[in-house]
Order: sequence, then structure tokens, then C-alpha cells
Amino acid sequence: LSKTQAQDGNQFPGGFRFGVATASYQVEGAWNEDGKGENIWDYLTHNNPGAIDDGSNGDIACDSYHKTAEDVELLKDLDVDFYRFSISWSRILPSGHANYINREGVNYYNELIDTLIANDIRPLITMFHWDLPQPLQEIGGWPNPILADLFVDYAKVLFDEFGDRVLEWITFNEPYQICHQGYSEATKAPLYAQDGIGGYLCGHTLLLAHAKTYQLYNESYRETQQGRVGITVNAMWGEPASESEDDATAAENYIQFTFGWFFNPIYASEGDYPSVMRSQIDANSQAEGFQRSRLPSFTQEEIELLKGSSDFLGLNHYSSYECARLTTDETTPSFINDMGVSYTQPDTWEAGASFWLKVYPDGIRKLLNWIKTRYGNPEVMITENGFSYAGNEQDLQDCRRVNYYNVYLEAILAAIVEDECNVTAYTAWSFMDNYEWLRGYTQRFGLYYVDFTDDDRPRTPKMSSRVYSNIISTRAINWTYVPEGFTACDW
Ligand SMILES: O=S(=O)(O)CCCN1CCN(CCO[C@@H]2O[C@H](CO)[C@@H](O)[C@H](O)[C@H]2O)CC1
Repeated sequence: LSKTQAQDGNQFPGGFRFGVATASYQVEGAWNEDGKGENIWDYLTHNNPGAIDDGSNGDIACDSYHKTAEDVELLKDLDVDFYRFSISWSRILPSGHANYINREGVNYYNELIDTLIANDIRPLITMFHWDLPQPLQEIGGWPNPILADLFVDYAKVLFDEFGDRVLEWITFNEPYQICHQGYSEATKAPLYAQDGIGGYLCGHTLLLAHAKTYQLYNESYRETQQGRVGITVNAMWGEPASESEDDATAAENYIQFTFGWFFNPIYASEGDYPSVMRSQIDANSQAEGFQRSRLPSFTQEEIELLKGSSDFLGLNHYSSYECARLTTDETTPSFINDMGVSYTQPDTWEAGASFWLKVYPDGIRKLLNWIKTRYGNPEVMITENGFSYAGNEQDLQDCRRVNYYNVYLEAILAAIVEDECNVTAYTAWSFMDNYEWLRGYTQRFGLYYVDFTDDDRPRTPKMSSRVYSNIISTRAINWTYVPEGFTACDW
């Protein structure tokens, strides 16, 4: 859709829902208040602050733990249909185990849920957004298969405590980031570099945890609570860097290794890991002298349990890559060597403050069509999409973020209206500036500006928050809309 077409006022279909998202470690603060236990991000930032670009941590972050009423007012003002947030496992179960429930942690989330509902905003809850209780990491973390059962114990507590009012659940946010970045390439807590080994073991446990949680909901809660359970996977779109056959294969392998890894077992009719992962990792493991494949195998029963174990497909998308067959010698064992793909982004794509974030809206339209074709047009809820400025940029006139949201929402609208992709919701990342993991506070994704030098952590609306609110109320993209108090961007 060109910018002029969008001005035809193409509207998002009735029933399409708009929201904003955050995550517990990134916004809550109160890291050790009211009985909360230590999680792996508390542990990492306190014991290895040098791993964070600005040496910061989420001890206070946006102090959202103490700002429920204020923040729900802002959400009301945005006019969102839902608010996606995550629950901190260690705030509910300080040791990670379900033998002791921290009532004050339960109270905090009950207050937030009840205030949202009182304001006609639906909670969309992510059960796990990276903040694993430290004691569970000390028994091996996600590569330890027992964690699948401990996660189900945690999920049961959430369904018991909140399931009467929470009707949409996401088990995991971004398994690839949790597993490959956490246990293979050391770019997320707990920063392990067991490349080609840790990530696959983590992913195996995570997928089984998800499937067992879905089964628990089906057997013990769905009839009375009538809710929905899904999973959210981040997908960077991958396309061939050239017309060559090699690069077409590379793009498909990039897709299968980076998000087919988690989507295929759940949404593909045949289930199980993508066949290219199975074959390439098995072959490489044997060639490298391993006695068994570095990629674990599911039993037939587990394959069946995983198939269809989701009521919607949660999709995080920010950007895309151009893919080519890997020609460099990589260390082995390694994920990149298993995948056999090198991926880049052309300089012609506008850059955000995050090195991996380039503006390429065609990517989300192609991705949505790929999901439609490959998985039989499942219901997709876009659970994150957003743009980053550098931490020291104070300007509230964030035209580049307005541009990003307009062009990506146009592409999504085209996928819905012209390509008939079954997309039912969109979530902007993020509600407010927050703690950006190893980047600390050096990158801002928020629709609201947060002053992290002020103890009160004041929130100030950026232009993009007004534009997004206008999209929600008019259900259309309008390049000429200039919110009160701001000046026109130079489109
Ligand atoms: O493998 S590399 O390091 O060479 C390239 C990394 C590319 N990924 C793209 C997806 N992004 C996931 C998005 O992560 C999401 O996006 C937000 C902004 O980052 C986070 O704040 C959210 O918590 C997270 O859910 C993390 C970085």
C-alpha cells in the first residue's frame, strides 16, 4: 500500500484489536520487595554489570510495581483494547517451586488485572518473559528437562489465581531469544555460550513445557474459564540476498532454523522439528564425533502433544534479513554452522537505534503470507512491533517511530485486506521506555517517554502515542494527522 492508498481510509476490520506491551523485568522494578525472589536478570545485572552497555539494572526500571493506577489511566487514555504484560515467576513463587506462593506478589497482579478490567481493557498475560527464578538456573535452567514440569506447576498457580478473569495467555515470549541467546550465543541471561548444544536442549524443554501447559488448560480449566492459550515467537523475515538457488535455500533455512524451530512442532500439520534442522544437525553431530545428535528427539507421543497446542499464533516482528548460503568457516559445533546461512541488512533500509532494527515493512507482509501458506492461515496476533531511538534522545516529536508504525500497519492492513491473512490483533512494543536487556537504558522503544533520572519515573506522551491512539479510534492510518502540541513531520 502506498501512502496515498492508506489515505483512502482503508480501515482495520471490525473486531481487530489494538494493544501495547511491556514485560515484568523491563518495567516493574521492586526487584526484592514484598517477598519477590531473585531471578536470573537480577543475578546477572548485580554480579556482572559490565555485561550491560550502561552497567544498569532493573532494580527500579519504570517502577511500575508502584504505579498501577497511574499506568492504567494512561492505557485508558490511549484507548487500547488490551494490555500485554508478563508475570514475574519469582514474584509469585520466590524459589521457583510451587510449594510456597507469595501472596503479596499475587495481590500486585490481581490489582493490575482488576484495574484493567474496571477500565474495559483486557489483560493479555505472558507467563514467561525471560526472568527465570535464579534457584532454577542453579539446577541447570531450561536445558534441565525437569523445568518443563516446574513450569506447569507455576502455570497451574496462575490459572488458579487469575484464570477466572484472564482469558488470554501466552506461555513463552520468544523461545529463540530465551534459548539460543541465553544458552548458545551468550547474548541474554544466563549468558551461556554452549553454542549448538545449550540452545537446542533449552528449546526442547520449553516446547514440552508449553505443550504440557496447553494440555493442563484443556483438561482442567478451559471448560470453566473459557480462555485461550498461545505462544509468542519472534520472527525476523528472511529473504534471498540474490536470485541464486543457493540463496533461496538459505532464506528458507534461515526461516526454519530461527522460527520454524518453534512454530513447526505446534502449527505444521506434520509437527516435530523442521526436517532441515533434524537432518543438518544430525549429520553435523555425527561428523563432529558426537555419540548422539545435539538436537534431542521427541517421542511420537510428544509430537502429537505438541501438534495444535495453541489457540492463536503469537508473533513478534521488528525487521528482516537478506540471506545467503554460509561460505565462511565457523567454529563447530555452532548454530550458525548447523543453519548454514549468513544474513545481512542492506544500508538502504532506515536504521533504528538497535543494530538489528532496520525498517522494511514488506518483510511483515511476506512473513504473514508465509505463515498463512505454510500453517494453513492460523489466527495470528501480532504481540510486538516497534522502533527504537537512542537513550539520550529526549525529543518527544518521534517522527521516525510514527513513520515505522504507519508503514508497518499499512503492510499488515494489506496482508489482511488484500492477501486475506487471518490477523486479529496488533500490539505496539512498547507502552513506555523501559530496560532493554543488555542495552540497559541506552535504547528507547516507548510510546511514552520515561525519565530514568527522576525518582518518580514520570511518563510523558511522545507524538507516536497520540498517533497510535488516533489509529485505534479511527481504525485507519492517516499520514496527515498532527496531534495537538506537536508539529507536522516532514513526510
Ligand atoms: O542474533 S543477533 O543478536 O545477531 C540479532 C538479534 C536480532 N534479534 C531480533 C529480535 N529481537 C527480539 C526482540 O525482542 C523483543 O523486542 C524488544 C526490543 O528488543 C524487547 O525489549 C522485548 O523484551 C522482546 O520481546 C532481539 C534481537
